[in-house]
Amino acid sequence: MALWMFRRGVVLRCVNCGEIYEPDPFLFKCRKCGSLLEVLVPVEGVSWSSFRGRGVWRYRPLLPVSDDVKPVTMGEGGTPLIRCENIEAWLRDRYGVAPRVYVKFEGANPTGSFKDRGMTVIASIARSLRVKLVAAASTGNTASSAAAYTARAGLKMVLVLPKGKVAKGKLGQSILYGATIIEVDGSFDDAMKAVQDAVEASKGGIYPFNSFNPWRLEGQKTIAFEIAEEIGVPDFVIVPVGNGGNISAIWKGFNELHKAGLIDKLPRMVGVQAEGAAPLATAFEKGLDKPLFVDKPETVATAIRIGRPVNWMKALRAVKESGGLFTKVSDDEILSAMRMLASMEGVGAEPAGASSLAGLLKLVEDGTIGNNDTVVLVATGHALKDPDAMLRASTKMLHASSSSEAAKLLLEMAEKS
Ligand SMILES: Cc1ncc(COP(=O)(O)O)c(C=O)c1O
Ligand SMILES: N[C@@H](CCOP(=O)(O)O)C(=O)O
Repeated sequence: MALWMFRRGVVLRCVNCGEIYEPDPFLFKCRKCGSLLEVLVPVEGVSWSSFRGRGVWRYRPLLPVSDDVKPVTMGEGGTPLIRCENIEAWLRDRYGVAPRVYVKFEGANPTGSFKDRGMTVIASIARSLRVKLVAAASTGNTASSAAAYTARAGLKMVLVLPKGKVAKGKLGQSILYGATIIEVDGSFDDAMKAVQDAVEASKGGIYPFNSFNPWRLEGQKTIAFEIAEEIGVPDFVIVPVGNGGNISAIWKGFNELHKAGLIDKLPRMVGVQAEGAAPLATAFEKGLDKPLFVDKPETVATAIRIGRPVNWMKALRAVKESGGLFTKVSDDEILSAMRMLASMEGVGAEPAGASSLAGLLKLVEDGTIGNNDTVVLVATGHALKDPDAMLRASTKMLHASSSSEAAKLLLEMAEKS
C-alpha cells in the first residue's frame, strides 16, 4: 500500500458504520456496509501560523498527503471573497433586513469552478501512484477540471458525459484539454453508474476522480479555511448542491478548524437545490433521513441536474449537524439571481453558482436569515461556462442599422441620463 503518500495519523472512516481503515487510495467504500468513506486528518499542533503561501496548498498541514507528494497545481484556491453591498442595500429596501453578504467566487479558479481545489489533490495522488487510466462522470465542471489536471499530470483521462446535457463552455474545455469523451445516452446519474461499475470491475485499473473518492474532497474543504481566515466564521454558508460532495467538504473544513481550536463556533450550512432536481431538499422538507431520488432531474442549472447524489449521507449530515437546512429554488429564480449577481455586483456565475443567491433571497423572505447575520454564498462556477444560460439571463439588445444611427442612440441616452 502507498502509505508513504499520506500524513502520519490519517485514516479512512465509514460515514455510516464508523469502521476505520488504513489510508488506502484505492478504497472508496466500506468493506462492511458498502457506504462511502471520509478521510480523518490529525489536527493536533496546527495553528494559523502553520499555513504558508496561498491557495489550496497553503493548508498543506491539514491536507492528508505527506510532504513527499509533489503537487500538480495551477495555483487553484485563494479565490476572492467579495462583499456585496449593492445586494445588501437592495435587501434592506425590499425586506427591511440587513444581513452582511459575501460571495466566495469559485469561478476565479484556473478552470472556472471549485472542482480545481479537489483535482489538485487527487491528481497529485494519482500521479504519485502512476495510475494508467483516470475516469470521471460529469455534468461538465468535474470533466473540465479533471481534464486539465490530468493533462498537467501527464495522465490519461476518460470522461463519461450525459449526451446533449453539458454546457458548451465545459464541453469545449474538456475537448481542448485533450480528454477522451464517452457521451452516454442518459442522465448524469447513468454516467456516474457507468464509472462506478467500471472502477469496481477494473480492480484498480481505472482511477476515479469523482467525489465518491474521498481523497478528492479533501482539497475542497479549503473553501472553509479561506473563509474563516479572511472574515472569521459566518452565520450561514449557502452552497448549491448536486452530488453533495462540496457542502460536506466545506462542513468538514470548518469542523477541522474547530477541532484544532482555530475557530470557536461553526456556521449553519444551507444546501440549495433546483426544484426539478431536489432529492435532498425534498427529503429534508419531509423530515426524512434518506433522499427521495429523482429519476428524470430537470433544471436550467445543468451542473446540479442530479437525481441520485452519491454523497447524500454526507450532505444530509452536514446540514443536520450544523443546524442548517435545505431549500429549493425554481429555474426562474435561478436565472434572476444570476442576472442580479452580475448586474448588481459584477460577479458572473453560472446558473448553479447563482442558485446560492436565489436561496438567500428565499431565506430572507421567510425570516430565516435576518439582521446582523453574516452570510457567505458559494458561487461555484463561472458564467462563461454556460453561454446559453448567459444569453437567456440577459436583457434585450437595441439595434442600429448604421454607425451614425448607433451614435445618435448613444447621444439620446446621454441626454436622458
Ligand atoms: C457549478 C457547480 N455548482 C454546484 C455543484 C454541486 O456540487 P456537489 O455535486 O458537490 O454538490 C456542481 C457540481 O457538482 C457544480 O459544477
Ligand atoms: N456537478 C458535478 C457532478 C459530479 O461531480 P462530483 O463532484 O460529484 O464528482 C460535475 O461537475 O460533473
